[in-house]
Amino acid sequence: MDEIQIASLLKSSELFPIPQSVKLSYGTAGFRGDAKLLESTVYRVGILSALRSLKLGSATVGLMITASHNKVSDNGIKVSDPSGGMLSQEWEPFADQIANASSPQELVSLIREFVEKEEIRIGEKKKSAEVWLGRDTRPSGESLLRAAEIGVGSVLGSVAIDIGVLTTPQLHWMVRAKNKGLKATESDYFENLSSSFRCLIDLIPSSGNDKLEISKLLVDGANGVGGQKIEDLRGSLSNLDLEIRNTGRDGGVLNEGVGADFVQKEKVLPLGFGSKDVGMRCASLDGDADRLVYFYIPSESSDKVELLDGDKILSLFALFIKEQLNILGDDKEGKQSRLGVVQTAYANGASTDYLRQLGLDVVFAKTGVKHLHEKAAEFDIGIYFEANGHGTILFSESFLSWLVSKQKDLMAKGQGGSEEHKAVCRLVAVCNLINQAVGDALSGVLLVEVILQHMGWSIQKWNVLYKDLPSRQIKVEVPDRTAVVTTSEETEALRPLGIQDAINSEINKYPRGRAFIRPSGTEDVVRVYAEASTQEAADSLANSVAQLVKSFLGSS
Ligand SMILES: CC(=O)N[C@H]1[C@@H](OP(=O)(O)O)O[C@H](CO)[C@@H](O)[C@@H]1O
Ligand SMILES: [Mg+2]
Repeated sequence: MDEIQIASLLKSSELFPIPQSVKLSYGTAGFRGDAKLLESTVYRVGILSALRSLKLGSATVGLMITASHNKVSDNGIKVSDPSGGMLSQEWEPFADQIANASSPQELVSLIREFVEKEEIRIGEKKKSAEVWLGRDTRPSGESLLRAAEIGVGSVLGSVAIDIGVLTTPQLHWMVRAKNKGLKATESDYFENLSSSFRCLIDLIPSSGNDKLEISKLLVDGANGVGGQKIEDLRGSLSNLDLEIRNTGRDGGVLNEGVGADFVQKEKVLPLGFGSKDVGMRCASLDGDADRLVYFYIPSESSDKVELLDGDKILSLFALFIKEQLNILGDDKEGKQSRLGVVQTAYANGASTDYLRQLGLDVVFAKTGVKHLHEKAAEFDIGIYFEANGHGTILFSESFLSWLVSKQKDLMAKGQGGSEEHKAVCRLVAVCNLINQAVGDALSGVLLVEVILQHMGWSIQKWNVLYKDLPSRQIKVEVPDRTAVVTTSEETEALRPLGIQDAINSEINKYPRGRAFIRPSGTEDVVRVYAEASTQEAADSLANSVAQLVKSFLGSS
């Protein structure tokens, strides 16, 4: 790094002093916290993303300013790698180091060391970094975006491009498309969704089509960017009747009593929904629209919902994909195509049993989509979902090219209208529709809707694929959540010493009892998860484990 570069970093970093007493970690999904304290972090991640672009031959990197399901006064920042996936975990320690550097001098010396170690060449005329910046609808987004721009701009020869208010998955999709040399604007994204949705609709067997009249889907947009974008998309969709509520345009507050995280964790109606909606098919998006859950209201007398979470969406997708693969038979070079599913410890035990009964390969990953994505990518078709509704379906490059050549072969042999050809076309359309970069509530809604139409199923029919084991999640505020250290599967606590034995003896009191604790990577809490054969038992097990957490760690 030359003198001019050092001076540029020192000068810009003076603008963003780090607030006292913030200790940040890149966490499950980027940096998050009170928006008022984040300018220096966002500025520094701007620098990191420019370096990431330079390291990868000037490929476009994405920066998303969002705190997803957190309260509106929070914000956050996450990096999209050029592949459209999450920032490589190898760079996370550097992200942590620079976010916490206490002075401009320390910051610059950390950057200098890193740049030398990674052999990143800054300021070469032919190579400039390019970073695309997106943000959700939070009021703090605009000023944080300016901080990111200054960060990017302080790495010589780097360009920051503001691409506006977007959902997180839109940004990831656009970054991936750009680096693949494909059309990569927001309207290309919408066009891709509507055309592949249309294609799947056209491939619905006519008998299936008649079984279900197209009933209205009610969408809870979490008062965030997802509600607004799905409104934009609606015009280009046929065969789908959408009513969108909680768009944020009608005075509601982002994520307050609304949205996928609220509905999934509390299992109660979001604001804006009520007894008039009993029995209707409803979907809820989270604050940055990378999560999706479905629900319906079983009766007028209560505010409880029947939840169809990420596990149930995963099961629906797996069933549909498996049906298409069965039509194709075993002819991929004589081998069965490898279809696998990935879940986390939060997956409902009944869903895992169901998926295994379907004969699927079920593997487990740590919480956080970066972990699930990695495992899903090992299959020909890998479906991953967190119970909270974040997930997608990945098609390997080799499997996709096999499908495309099969499609051509069948056409050439005059078998264009065959069942086999239709199954291949459906799989190719699913691959186009469903976001290959990250979980995406918009593409997820479209795929659920077309599969329900294909099967001729109502939401109630879908819900009885299996019955969830009753479960309960609790957040416990403690003085220091990092005092909880878990095994790599996150199902057992290694620290504080003795807590796991105490948890085990609680679990043993309940038939089908299962419980675990882990520190959240996105909120300052320890999470407790419990499952048991009745709701009362699950609640009671969760409460006793929460009490244990408080007594071992103290309450804050
Ligand atoms: C139990 C739970 O829902 N955890 C969520 C939550 O992470 P935590 O590390 O548990 O706070 O936010 C992550 C990002 O959205 C998501 O990937 C994850 O599944
Ligand atoms: Mg989210």
